[in-house]
Amino acid sequence: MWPCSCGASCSPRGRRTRSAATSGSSPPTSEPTMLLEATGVRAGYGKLTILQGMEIAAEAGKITTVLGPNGAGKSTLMKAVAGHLPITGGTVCFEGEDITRLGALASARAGIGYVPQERNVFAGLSVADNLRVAALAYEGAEARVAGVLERFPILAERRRQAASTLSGGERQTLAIATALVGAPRLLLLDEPTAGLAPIFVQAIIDWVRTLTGDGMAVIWVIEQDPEAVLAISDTTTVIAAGQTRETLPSAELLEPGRLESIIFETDDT
Ligand SMILES: Nc1ncnc2c1ncn2[C@@H]1O[C@H](COP(=O)(O)OP(=O)(O)OP(=O)(O)O)[C@@H](O)[C@H]1O
Repeated sequence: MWPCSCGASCSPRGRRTRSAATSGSSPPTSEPTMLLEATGVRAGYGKLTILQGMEIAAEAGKITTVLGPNGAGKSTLMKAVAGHLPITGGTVCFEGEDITRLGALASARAGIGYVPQERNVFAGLSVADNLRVAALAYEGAEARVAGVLERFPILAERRRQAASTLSGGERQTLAIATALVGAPRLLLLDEPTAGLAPIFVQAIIDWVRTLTGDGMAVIWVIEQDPEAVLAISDTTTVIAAGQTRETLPSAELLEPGRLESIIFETDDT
């Protein structure tokens, strides 16, 4: 990693960001600890540039939600921040270090956990082996697996079961547990509750609140029915057409009509 060009504290600079100090999952703090600050990020697939100068930040102990229409670039942004896509412009600063060109493995080892929207477990492997594969990137793999199984009894009960035989909610639990094996300080969740039964939606919300209570920063890409997640979120970044439109306190989106107007404003179809 290299010293970050955006400053050792990764403090926000000159963008439409307003503090959510009085809302969301955590009490207000006078000195926000900005774990991640991505500015001017450009990335895409081959010659196709999807992210056209994206900005997002994440603060320790806080939940940042990402909202935008289908195809806006939400998943692409998560992949870029996690090092799964090359970044062709801009800077990603994590804990005061420039991680823009670190790549996926080094980003994970640096403390960024990532739960992709799709193909986030090895279907043919058992629950325990999925966790072991994730733990291979770190020291003390077996202890890490044991720790995660202790945290998720639902997975411990199914440790020998193939991931392909899990329910949707159990499989998503495994995907999240896999990301937690590395004890990340920032967790990226790409639509983790999409299509899940309400009991699993609530379980994931509860886990995330516990994680942020312990100081983890979470960036959560939200899906069509976002009110429950917005209610526990601190800040929301609204994106459309590969650009950050606005970052605002999530509580504002729960005001009558506000969410609908944002969705209408960003829908290009
Ligand atoms: N592997 C890929 N190769 C080429 N283009 C891609 C690839 N993955 C995504 N795209 C394109 O990038 C754009 C942004 O996709 P992305 O999945 O990031 O959007 P999104 O906001 O997450 O959408 P959704 O809400 O539907 O998940 C889309 O136009 C999509 O077709």
